[in-house]
Amino acid sequence: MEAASALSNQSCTWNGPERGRRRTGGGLRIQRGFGVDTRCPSIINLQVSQAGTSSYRSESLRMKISCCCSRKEESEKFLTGVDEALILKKKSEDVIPYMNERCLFLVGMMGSGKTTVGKILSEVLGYSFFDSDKLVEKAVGMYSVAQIFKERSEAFFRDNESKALRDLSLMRRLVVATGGGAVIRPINWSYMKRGITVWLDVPLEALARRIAAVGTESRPLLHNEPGDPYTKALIRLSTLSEERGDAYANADARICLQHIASKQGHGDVSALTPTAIAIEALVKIESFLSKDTAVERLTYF
Ligand SMILES: Nc1ncnc2c1ncn2[C@@H]1O[C@H](COP(=O)(O)OP(=O)(O)OP(=O)(O)O)[C@@H](O)[C@H]1O
Ligand SMILES: O=C(O)C1=C[C@@H](O)[C@@H](O)[C@H](O)C1
Repeated sequence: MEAASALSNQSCTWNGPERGRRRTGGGLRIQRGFGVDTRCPSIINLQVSQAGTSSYRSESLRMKISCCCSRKEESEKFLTGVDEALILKKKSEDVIPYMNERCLFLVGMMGSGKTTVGKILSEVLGYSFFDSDKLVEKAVGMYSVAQIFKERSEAFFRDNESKALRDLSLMRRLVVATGGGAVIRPINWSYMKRGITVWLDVPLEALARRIAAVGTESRPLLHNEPGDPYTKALIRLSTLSEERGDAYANADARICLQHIASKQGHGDVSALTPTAIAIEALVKIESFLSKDTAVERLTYF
């Protein structure tokens, strides 16, 4: 089966409002702790204000939540989640007009969060989500990448990965989680650069921790090392990372988790939620696209 027909079989995610209004600059200020009603089901009233536009805009959001926030800690955590969700929504509205329906290709090592963050981005942008590994599995009629590596070869997998990326690059309004090794073939960049490429740059120790938590069975390039899951993941990821050198750095936007963690005052990237990472991705995409637009204007005049 061609990747294109596998594509049409993959289910699409939520198709929400596509177009948001364009806003210039502007930090988002969220005043917390407005009218938290701790009865069950709880109602929260948040005052959301956006500064930086010519007219200072504010709106009240009334949110129904499905749990009781009886403990302060839980309620704090919940409010952080609400804050992040609102910032994510606002940021997506800023970015959508610049996107011009172009696809987003997420690149990064195995376990860097391309699927997790990609699904969040697709929902908030009103795009559909695809995983290129899954498309290859469907296209060649095998149930896992591990099976393809074992019964055919890595080269066979890579050829089909390139075909899948070529097909995906001809579409609009997709978020694509690419395979960790998609960056090694220059032809794949020529496909992915038809859209916007985003690199999730995650420290190797954090990747190894995440992978060890779920096991290495589904990741054929990591599975054959000796030792416990964390150590074998870390050793192999280190060599892969060296082999791949600067390949990931070809991406249009780099989301460095270590930078975000430091900016937010965390010692460790494990404190970062997928939503916080998705927000940073939108910020970086906006910055890339606004530069892109400026260059286009300069070229035109
Ligand atoms: N920000 C995060 N914090 C903690 N764990 C995370 C985070 N993002 C993803 N994970 C976890 O890490 C694991 C790998 O995530 P995910 O599948 O999204 O990565 P991926 O880049 O798509 O991986 P692969 O390329 O191997 O398919 C999952 O178990 C996921 O739950
Ligand atoms: O980093 C890699 O080379 C790979 C990552 C996975 O997503 C799969 O594409 C496959 O296991 C190879």
